[in-house]
Amino acid sequence: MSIRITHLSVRDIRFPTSLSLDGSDAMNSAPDYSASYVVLHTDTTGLEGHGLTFTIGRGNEICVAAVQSLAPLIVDLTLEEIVADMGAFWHRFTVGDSQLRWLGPEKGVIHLATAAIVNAVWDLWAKHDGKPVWKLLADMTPEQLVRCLDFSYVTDVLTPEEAIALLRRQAPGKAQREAQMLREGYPGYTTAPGWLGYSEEKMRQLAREAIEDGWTHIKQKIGANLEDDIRRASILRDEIGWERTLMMDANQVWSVDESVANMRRLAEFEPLWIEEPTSPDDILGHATIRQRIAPIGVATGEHCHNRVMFKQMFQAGALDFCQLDAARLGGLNEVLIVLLMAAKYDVPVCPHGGGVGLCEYVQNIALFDYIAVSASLHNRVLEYVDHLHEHFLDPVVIRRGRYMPPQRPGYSIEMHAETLERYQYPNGAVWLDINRA
Ligand SMILES: C[C@H](O)[C@@H](O)[C@@H](O)[C@H](O)C(=O)O
Ligand SMILES: [Mg+2]
Repeated sequence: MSIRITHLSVRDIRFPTSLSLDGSDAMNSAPDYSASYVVLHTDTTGLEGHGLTFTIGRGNEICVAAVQSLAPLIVDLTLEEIVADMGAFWHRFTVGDSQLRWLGPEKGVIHLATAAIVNAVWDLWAKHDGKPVWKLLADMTPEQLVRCLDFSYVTDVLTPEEAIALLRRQAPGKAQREAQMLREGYPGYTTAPGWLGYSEEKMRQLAREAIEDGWTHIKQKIGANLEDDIRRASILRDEIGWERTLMMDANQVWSVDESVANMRRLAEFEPLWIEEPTSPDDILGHATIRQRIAPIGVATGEHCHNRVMFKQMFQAGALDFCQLDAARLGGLNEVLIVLLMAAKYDVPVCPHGGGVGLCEYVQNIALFDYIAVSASLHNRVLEYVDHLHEHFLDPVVIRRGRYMPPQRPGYSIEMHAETLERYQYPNGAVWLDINRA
């Protein structure tokens, strides 16, 4: 196999979700779900790697520019040399250009751009091997898997040897757990009724539909106004009853003390977790909140930018639920390190799905986590949002509130060519129409 990456193309794709307030929350009142969409072209006919990073509108153009700047780090490499030592490839990617590294390091736009490219490599590799990414990972030996990882800055809590031992411990039950997932799917939760911009009537209606569709866990957006939060929570409890589970997401709007005070008021609705109560960078703040509002759990991660931050979250006992993001971390390699650290600290991973393509990505991650790393479904639910799946070649399949494992080779992230034409910003037909109106 010698498959050379001949060039990289990147497009600014945006969906006008702000028009319907899909995806709205207390911090992001009108997001346009967007993607910096990467294609790795190769010298082999019919073989391409697709990847994206998620943004919510105007910032997408900056991310696209960052992808273009990083492209020289990958163009002309062969898939063979990348996968022979993917850990080294990833390391070079983050330190290989110190002028670009200065923009992070390993955080912000440059790391989001890294994720789009790195995930496109995984898509390419999985397509080449004829497997979905979860299966490509699940079929690796512990040694092969660990070779894909870069342990820099985390060896004080996780060494390659420990990672191998963790994976070996779960190896005996892998086949049985894989068969179980293919049969039953992975448990999910839905955010569909919970968006902050939706009217109470719409929220009620969507909550009813969610129950009919078999969802047992529902997330509510809160944080703009406490009295509204209380009223909406009581409507939701009214609809979903007390036997189903409610989660709450404040999207970073509070201080530490406000988080504690407000969650004490909302405790009567028995939320399983409060997500992103405060600044995503405030590790010790999360630990404080957690101590002061137990038994309500603290969840965060969609803005946790790298493995070093997660390491400290775990060390500080700041988290009950780790909500890593497939495109905020620097692609799948870094996600895998976080899965392993979470397993060591016994923190359940419930990846973030609220964005375009994130559900498609994270199903692969959650499946692999269960099959090979955590071997547990306890306190684990995978987020589902119900928008924009029709734009993917291999959209998520949900059955009675559970994610059914994708079968098509790749990272499940490739969009239809027509979507890429129509939603390209600013000259795709959809945006020309909006801007004309
Ligand atoms: C702007 C986005 O929709 C966020 O609200 C979303 O990612 C959210 O935090 C979530 O947990 O799904
Ligand atoms: Mg969230």
